[in-house]
Amino acid sequence: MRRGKISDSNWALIEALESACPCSRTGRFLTMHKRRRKRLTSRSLSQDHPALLDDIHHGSVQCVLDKVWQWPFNAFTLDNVTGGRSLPVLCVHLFHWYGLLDHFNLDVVEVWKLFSLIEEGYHSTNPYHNSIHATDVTQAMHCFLQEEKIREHLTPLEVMAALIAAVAHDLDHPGVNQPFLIATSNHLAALYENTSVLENHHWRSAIGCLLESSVADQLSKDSRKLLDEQISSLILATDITRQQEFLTRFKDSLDKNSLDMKDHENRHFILQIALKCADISNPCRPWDISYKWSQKVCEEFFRQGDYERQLNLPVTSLCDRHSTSIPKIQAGFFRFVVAPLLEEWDRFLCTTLSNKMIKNLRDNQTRWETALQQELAEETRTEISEAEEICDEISDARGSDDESRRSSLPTVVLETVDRLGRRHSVPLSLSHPNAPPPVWGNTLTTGDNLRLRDERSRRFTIGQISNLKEEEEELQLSQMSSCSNQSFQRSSDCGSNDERPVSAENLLPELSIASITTHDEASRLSSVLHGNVSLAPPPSSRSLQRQQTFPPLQPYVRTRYMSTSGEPIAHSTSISSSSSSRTGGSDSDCAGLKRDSTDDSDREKITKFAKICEKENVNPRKDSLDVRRLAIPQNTRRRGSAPVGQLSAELIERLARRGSMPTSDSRQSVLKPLGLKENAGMPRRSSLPFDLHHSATLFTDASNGEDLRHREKGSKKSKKKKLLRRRSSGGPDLLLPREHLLNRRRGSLPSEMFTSQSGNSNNRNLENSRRIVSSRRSLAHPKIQLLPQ
Ligand SMILES: Nc1ncnc2c1ncn2[C@@H]1O[C@@H]2COP(=O)(O)O[C@H]2[C@H]1O
Ligand SMILES: [Zn+2]
Repeated sequence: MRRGKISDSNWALIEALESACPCSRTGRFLTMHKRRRKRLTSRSLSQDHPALLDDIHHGSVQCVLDKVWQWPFNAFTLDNVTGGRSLPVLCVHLFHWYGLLDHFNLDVVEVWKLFSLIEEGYHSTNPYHNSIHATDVTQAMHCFLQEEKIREHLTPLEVMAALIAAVAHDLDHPGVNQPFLIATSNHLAALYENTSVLENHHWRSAIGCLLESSVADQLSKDSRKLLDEQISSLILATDITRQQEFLTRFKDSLDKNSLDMKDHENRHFILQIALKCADISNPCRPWDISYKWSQKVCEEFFRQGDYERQLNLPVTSLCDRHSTSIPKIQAGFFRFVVAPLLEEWDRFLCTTLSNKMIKNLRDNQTRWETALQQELAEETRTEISEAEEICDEISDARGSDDESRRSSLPTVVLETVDRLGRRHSVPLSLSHPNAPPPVWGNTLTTGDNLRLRDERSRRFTIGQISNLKEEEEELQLSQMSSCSNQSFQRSSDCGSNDERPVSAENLLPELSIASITTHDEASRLSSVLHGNVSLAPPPSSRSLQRQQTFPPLQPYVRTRYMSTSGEPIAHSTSISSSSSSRTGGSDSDCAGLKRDSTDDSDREKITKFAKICEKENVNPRKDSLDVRRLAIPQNTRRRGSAPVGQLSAELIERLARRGSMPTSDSRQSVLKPLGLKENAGMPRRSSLPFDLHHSATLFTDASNGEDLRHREKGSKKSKKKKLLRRRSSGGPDLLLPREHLLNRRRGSLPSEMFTSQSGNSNNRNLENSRRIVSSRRSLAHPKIQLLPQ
């Protein structure tokens, strides 16, 4: 037995590691996923080849740890050399390095156990929010703590809180964002009242680990209390929806030069900012490392988008692999989220480290923006050549004799349409075999990233996290109810198809029929799709109740869909009006046109279609917007996940409220778990939680905001705008002024990043009270003694 090669203390560590947490094998944090445990090399090594573990620790691991104070740190490397144990290895190392073990007289085995528990709490199946991200953020925090301005006044307790908060800040992250949890009625959303749902869960899980590892027992009562408070407040600050709130305060303090670090509150604030910076500091790493993080985070976003698609939920635009791309996400995130904060951080620190971070950020940003430009240029080239081909084919069709043209025309048109529609899934490389290969390596050359998109005019911009899925649905419906493939019209009179071609995807019967309530409707649409019936919708189609009876994939009901077409029954009229405006004209107008269209000659069709080739940006019908606006009742704005079928009138009234900002009567402690009954009666919160900052605009004057605008998808005005934007700029939308982007932003997630929050007042109250309590405490802690490496 080679046990002799391992020191007694290491044996103790290994044994503790193995016996530490039976709970970790039983899904301790109760989130949505049952996690697959990762196979840890160190675990099997400790069983089979313990000596090897020793070697690992004293070889390459040590090598990496020796450089752990340097900014170009690669957490993936540490994770590799530690056999997947980067988190506890780094943290035990840092606890030792900062003298925390000695200062608080902590048992190293308990400390190892603490960090093992935390590591176990991360989902190794998440591409991004896993323990390597925690390691990365902790190392960044470590770098910041070394900065003289910060270090010189920090107490050991503050250092310990900062490190634990960094390492646990995403503990038990499910790999999906808050809106997803809300939309899927996750119990955590109810528990934390849709407010900082994940962050609340993270810090509470962290406290759980402290208790479970017995590290908490080793601290004095006062220290423990202070530690808990600081950890909680630090982790809550990482809620990206509170970015603006923190940024404004930070800027303000810098302007006033009021950040005296001798003051406990200021130090705490700076630690909050430091953790926030660390959390989004991957764009500031050297390119090869930063690039890898970008891939990981986008992979996770796209995976969420895939879940949403599978669940028939609206796909968050940032998460939709078919309508956005990694360069687009990165260019926007770097510019609008990271740069504003990190520039202020640089202003505060103004050191070699902060300068270097900004330099890396700019370099990396330039790379992504260049990639984005290339992507757009390539798309435009392909689009032009496709348009040319279409026009050629139409000219050919014109050339044939009248009789044959009459019979062959629809085929030509359909083939053409089909080709346009297939843009969704045709990789550039296929349509342009001779096109130069994209420069961004494997990930960027995948079909997903290079997919041509017929909704290019709707492409993602960082300030425009709009609910494009909703838009697409409405387009699908309007296309189906107004223009069949039998009389495929692209004229400005029946305008749902003016801007973009009908895609094969849009015509998929399953998709659309899935959104129809009744069997009759389904069969009628099916017939329309197959060109068997005329287009005029029967009057009953006006009371379509989308998604109400279509069985969800999951036990919860997707009322988000309900809201796009209005409340059941009660708003059938509005649905009817909105449906008509979607098609770009009044009811009679469009229906008339549809009926007439069956009498149209093929010649007219060719002419109209050819016109589209020449002039894609058709004249919008502005008046339809107003009709629509007037017709939409307040309640159609409702979002949420409560089963619509069970709503009483009273409840519907209550549900009309959206937004995650707690109502006054519900400002209970965020920590208070809500029982089922309380939950049922709880004022409705939204699935659009991050727009609080703009909620007033959105909800009170929809005519100025996106809330209505995205109901006007059929309107050529909005389409034209988008099309023009795309065509004229030839560049990313993100170059638009920030305010503009923010105003346009809708929808879910990482949009959170762009708005300030007024909705987390309960958290802030909690923090404020903590701050007050904390500020009353004396700063009795001795200055930390930094040990040499
Ligand atoms: N490189 C990146 N690109 C896009 N989003 C990012 C990137 N890095 C971090 N984020 C987002 O910023 C968020 C910060 O908090 P989280 O770590 O919880 O989740 C993170 C991601 O949603
Ligand atoms: Zn994070």
